Amino acid sequence: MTKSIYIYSIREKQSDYEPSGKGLIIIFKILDEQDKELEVILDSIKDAITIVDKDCITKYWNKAAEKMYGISRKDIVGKHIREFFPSSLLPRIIKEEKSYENIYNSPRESSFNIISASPLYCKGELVGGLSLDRDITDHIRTAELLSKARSNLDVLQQEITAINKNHSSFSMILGNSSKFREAVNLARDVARSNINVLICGESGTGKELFARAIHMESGREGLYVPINCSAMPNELIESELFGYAAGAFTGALKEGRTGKIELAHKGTLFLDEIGDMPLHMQPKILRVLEDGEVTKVGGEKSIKVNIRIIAATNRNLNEMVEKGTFRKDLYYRLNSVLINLPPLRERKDDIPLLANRFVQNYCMEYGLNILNISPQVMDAFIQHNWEGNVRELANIIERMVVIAKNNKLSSLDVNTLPENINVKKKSYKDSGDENSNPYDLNYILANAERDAVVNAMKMAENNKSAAAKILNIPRSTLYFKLQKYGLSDGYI
Ligand SMILES: Nc1ncnc2c1ncn2[C@@H]1O[C@H](COP(=O)(O)OP(=O)(O)OP(=O)(O)O)[C@@H](O)[C@H]1O
Repeated sequence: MTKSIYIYSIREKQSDYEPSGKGLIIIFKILDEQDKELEVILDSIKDAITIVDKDCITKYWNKAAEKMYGISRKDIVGKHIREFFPSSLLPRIIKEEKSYENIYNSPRESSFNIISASPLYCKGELVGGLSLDRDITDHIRTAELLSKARSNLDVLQQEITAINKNHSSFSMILGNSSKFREAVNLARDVARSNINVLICGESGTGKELFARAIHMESGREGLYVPINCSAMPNELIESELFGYAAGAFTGALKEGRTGKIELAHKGTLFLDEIGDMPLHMQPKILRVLEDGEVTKVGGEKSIKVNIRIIAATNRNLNEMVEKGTFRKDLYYRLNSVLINLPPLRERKDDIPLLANRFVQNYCMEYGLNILNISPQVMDAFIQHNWEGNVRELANIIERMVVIAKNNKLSSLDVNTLPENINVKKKSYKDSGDENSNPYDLNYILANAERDAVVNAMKMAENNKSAAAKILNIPRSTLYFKLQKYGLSDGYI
């Protein structure tokens, strides 16, 4: 074992490890004597080992060297190293009597190694040189792959950032009805300014979605900081908004606290449910808007802030102003631009678009293939009043997707609907194909035909001959249609 230790320890002329030069003599002697044991050791080393004498004649060439350079031991041993490697380091280290470590080398195209070489001494006399070549081709390849992966990741990261940006902005807001588009266009128009915006609409109509989109589109470099005025106890709202100075009150944090207004510096402060802002707080907010300054509770210094306020409410602020429960001056200050969001029941045309998008989103979230909404269900959606607006629709669809998943259903049919959503009884849509498309012209015509038959039967007080006359069709045709639409059992 000591023999291999000698090989690695020979470095310098006066090496502490090899004071007598004994190891080197052993190496050369053994190599000359074809020592099998040492050969096994040297051959099991994964680095290429070359030993030359002081005339640069190759004395030893291990198996790893044969493999690395494709040159057999019998061909190289006994030859001058430069015959095979014109730029070999070994003649240089022998000439300079100097060690080199970790020299990067590319002996062939697409192969890379690191070479360390040292002169060898025996009893203080130069006798040759040894080089150790480590193949780093795999490392280089891995590094190249890693760097490629890293740059791919960078590209993906950029795409994700762009997608996220879009996702939080106006492209996330769905709806094509004219009233709704007007609101979107107004929001887009004012987004890039610093004008304060008041968004009014029932709960779940998308006020917060709009506020975020306006902030994202505004290009303001600061944060979007939301605060829900109705969720905050009266005693806390002031310190939440304005922050407090160190030791401002018992129980306060030692170091004080930054308020939301200060946090929103250069960004947007979203005051949700502004109608619930306590009256005593309203002049304080107004002062921030007018002076652009905020003073912490218990603090003395005022801090300059540049904030844009977007406020939202589902209450009638105008009425509140008249009743004196909301300050007029603050109302006018917030109301520079007023965006009214219509309730969902006033934009029923948007229901299929919203419903389909929510189904897609939740199917993806729950790892399902996209499920179809049956025409009957879509019909029920369109009939429903949606007191909770878009939020209610989204929640109901999530629930339906979960039911469909648990019951392995292939579509969102009436069985997945919650009880509070009414399905039209015995309509053609019920008896028709569940998978039919509500925009299919044949489907629409069939429904119109069914309605005409029902009306005629009502007008004729269920007298089929009279109804056939009203419809101007033969009696036999009327019988056929009554049967087709499931009306022959006296439903009318
Ligand atoms: N037009 C829309 N397109 C897509 N999603 C919408 C739309 N409107 C609302 N949503 C979604 O409905 C949910 C409720 O919206 P949001 O919280 O913005 O309503 P809100 O008016 O602020 O409600 P609240 O007054 O109760 O706070 C959210 O999940 C939102 O993403």
